[in-house]
Amino acid sequence: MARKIQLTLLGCGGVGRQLLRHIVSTRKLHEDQGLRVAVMAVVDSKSIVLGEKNEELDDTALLEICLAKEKNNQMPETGKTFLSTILMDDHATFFLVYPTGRPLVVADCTASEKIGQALAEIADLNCCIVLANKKPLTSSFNVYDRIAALNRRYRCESTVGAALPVIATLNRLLNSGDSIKKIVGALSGTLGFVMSRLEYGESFSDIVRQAKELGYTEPDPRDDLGGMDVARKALIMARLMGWRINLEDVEVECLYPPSLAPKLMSTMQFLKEGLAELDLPMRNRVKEAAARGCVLRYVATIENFHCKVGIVEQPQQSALGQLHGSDNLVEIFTRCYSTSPLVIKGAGAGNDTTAAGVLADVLDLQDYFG
Ligand SMILES: NC(=O)C1=CN([C@@H]2O[C@H](COP(=O)(O)OP(=O)(O)OC[C@H]3O[C@@H](n4cnc5c(N)ncnc54)[C@H](OP(=O)(O)O)[C@@H]3O)[C@@H](O)[C@H]2O)C=CC1
Ligand SMILES: N[C@@H](CC=O)C(=O)O
Repeated sequence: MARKIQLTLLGCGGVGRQLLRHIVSTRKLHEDQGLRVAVMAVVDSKSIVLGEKNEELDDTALLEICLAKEKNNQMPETGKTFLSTILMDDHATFFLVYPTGRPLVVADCTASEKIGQALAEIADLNCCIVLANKKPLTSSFNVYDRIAALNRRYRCESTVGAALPVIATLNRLLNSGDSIKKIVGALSGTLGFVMSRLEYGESFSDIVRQAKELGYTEPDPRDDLGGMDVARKALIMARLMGWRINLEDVEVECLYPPSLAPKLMSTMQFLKEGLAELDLPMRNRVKEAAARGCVLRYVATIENFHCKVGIVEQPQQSALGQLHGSDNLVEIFTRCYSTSPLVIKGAGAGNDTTAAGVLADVLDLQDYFG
């Protein structure tokens, strides 16, 4: 009899759908390990789909959900469907979390700010939580502390570096008593892709649109270009180290002017019209750096209870200067790694990689399931 990990998925966009596909395609692998990931519910911003009679959703239903969401962004007529506006309601949260009264992992693959409160309630019920969404861990301490109190019952590897083992590495260092002096890193797949492509003379606006197509950007790419997505990653690491700081405390360089802000234009309008305004200034910045033998990289520095994120000129031959595509690079300086830092490098964005990171986190929780 396989050990069943019951899972409720919040968010059925690029990452959520890829997670469902990974779950279906790894059935045999997990069966050989005596495991089964049982998807009990899939939730988007409008609806909740549950299996009939509180059974898990079978693979046909999961693939049907992926296809229907991809095609017309609607949940299909499968299982039982409810309106998910009730998600914020306590009773509904309970119902969603305990459809069968057994332990459950709730995976947050939304990009929602609001969902933090519901997750805090879910954490109070002592469920396991896996996050790709950075917002619940970077909002108020009321929400953060309740999730963090789950300790080993929550995982958030994909919030920083997609599937790179950044959080796991930090936890190992912290738990073994090493002291972290400084973290420096290129933490954005989107901005890594954009900055390295700029070196080939392509226009900023074209590259950002490609990054969106490739699934690297946030739903609104201004979250990436404004530096907030990187600021959140830096804050997640800082809070993991025990720093009681907030998003407002992070020093952020925004790459677009206030006239292109979300409150003044929609994402669509920004991509179609606003973005091109940044082509010339970015081209000039790249040229000026090149004249000094440097390239541009969007870098996060976490040191002395302060986080800073922004463009830094890097020598072309440096480790950061050599980064290409969506690759992230994280250098961790500690007591044990003082002169030569511990380095983590690799693809840092994309639905496939991110969803694989979420699935690995879910499987890591298997010991909580009898
Ligand atoms: N792509 C990447 O490389 C990486 C992404 N991430 C994170 O993964 C998360 C998901 O990204 P992505 O898949 O690209 O985002 P999408 O915009 O493609 O999908 C988001 C999904 O969340 C759903 N949603 C929004 N609000 C709610 C809510 N209140 N309750 C339930 N569902 C809700 C949306 O519903 P609807 O479909 O109805 O609109 C949608 O299905 C983000 O937080 C992102 O930062 C993390 C690391 C890397
Ligand atoms: N938009 C993010 C996705 C992962 O967090 C990025 O570009 O790194």
